[in-house]
Amino acid sequence: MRVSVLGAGSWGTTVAALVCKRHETLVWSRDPGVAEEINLRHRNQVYLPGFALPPALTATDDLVVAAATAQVLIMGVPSHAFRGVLERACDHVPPWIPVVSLAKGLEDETALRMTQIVEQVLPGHPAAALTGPNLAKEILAGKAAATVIATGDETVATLLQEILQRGLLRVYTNGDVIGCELGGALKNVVAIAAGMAEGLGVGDNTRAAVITRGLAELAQLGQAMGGQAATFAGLTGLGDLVATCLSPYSRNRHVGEQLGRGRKLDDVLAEMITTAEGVRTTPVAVRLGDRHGLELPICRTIHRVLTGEITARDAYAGLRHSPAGTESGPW
Ligand SMILES: NC(=O)c1ccc[n+]([C@@H]2O[C@H](COP(=O)([O-])OP(=O)(O)OC[C@H]3O[C@@H](n4cnc5c(N)ncnc54)[C@H](O)[C@@H]3O)[C@@H](O)[C@H]2O)c1
Ligand SMILES: O=P(O)(O)OC[C@H](O)CO
Repeated sequence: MRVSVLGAGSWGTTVAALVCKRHETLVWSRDPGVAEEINLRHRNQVYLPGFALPPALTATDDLVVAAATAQVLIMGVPSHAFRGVLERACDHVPPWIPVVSLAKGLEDETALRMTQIVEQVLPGHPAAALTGPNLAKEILAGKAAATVIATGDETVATLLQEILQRGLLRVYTNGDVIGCELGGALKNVVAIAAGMAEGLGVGDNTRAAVITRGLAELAQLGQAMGGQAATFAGLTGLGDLVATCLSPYSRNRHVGEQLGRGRKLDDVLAEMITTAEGVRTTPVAVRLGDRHGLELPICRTIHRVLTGEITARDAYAGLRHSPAGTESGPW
């Protein structure tokens, strides 16, 4: 198979590096310098400093070439760039080939999931999402991990499972595309909350409370939007939530941690080269909560911190004043 990955950031490059071991793989970067570095030095120092990439991995800065030669198209750009890049590529994409989203976010204006954007821009193409507890640097280092291909098409699921399964990465399939994509997007908001707790210097009890109540929020919103309850207890829900909330590699947790230390959001983002999807997903989650009549206290509190209405310290102090109610469990 010829596989093209659009987006040569941390995760796009990592997935391309896995796939190229058995399939001809071309990764597209909008930055010619990144493409050249991958081709000539087998490195991507901006996004994956210190890692060697397989010499079999090739790169281009020509979007048309990457789109036109693909038999499987993998979208590795963040959610805010997803529609734009796909629209630029769409006239060159061969008919009916599967399109896989790596992005864990929701479209700002529409609140659409990435596979819904694929269905709009490339109708008739099978759409899938790859999501789960997958920190790029750990996967590239070959550490054991599990991930999920979410698609409603079983034949495509099996094909993608074969393409992506490498070494110690176990690729499961899941037909609940809504639940899997929403888990991946919403856990980033909770990871900001967990990072904030970290920055404020709280303990393991706090971490556990944020993760568990965060899971309740993403399961409530996810089910209201059509996801299945069991999905939120799986790799793409609880699994990714735990990995992202606890890992020092997580960009979302990093943003939260810096806010917890009293820094301003703009300053934190200005010094980051890579993407923290949760910053854009938070207002979308709040809008979706309004639409579905859900309280979502963690998402709403994070939103108030991100907009500068309250500080991270205020957010945690506010726990004193909000009634806990009855724990009905995430489901
Ligand atoms: N890094 C991880 O560990 C990881 C793991 C799983 C999922 N993801 C998800 O994958 C997606 C991509 O994340 P990443 O970590 O690779 O991000 P990144 O910030 O490392 O890289 C983003 C890539 O997209 C490109 N890009 C950004 N805006 C663009 C635009 N408008 N047009 C063209 N290209 C553009 C950048 O040049 C870069 O190559 C995110 O949704 C993220 O949540 C990341
Ligand atoms: O670095 P983050 O916070 O974008 O998280 C990366 C992955 O989504 C973890 O599964």
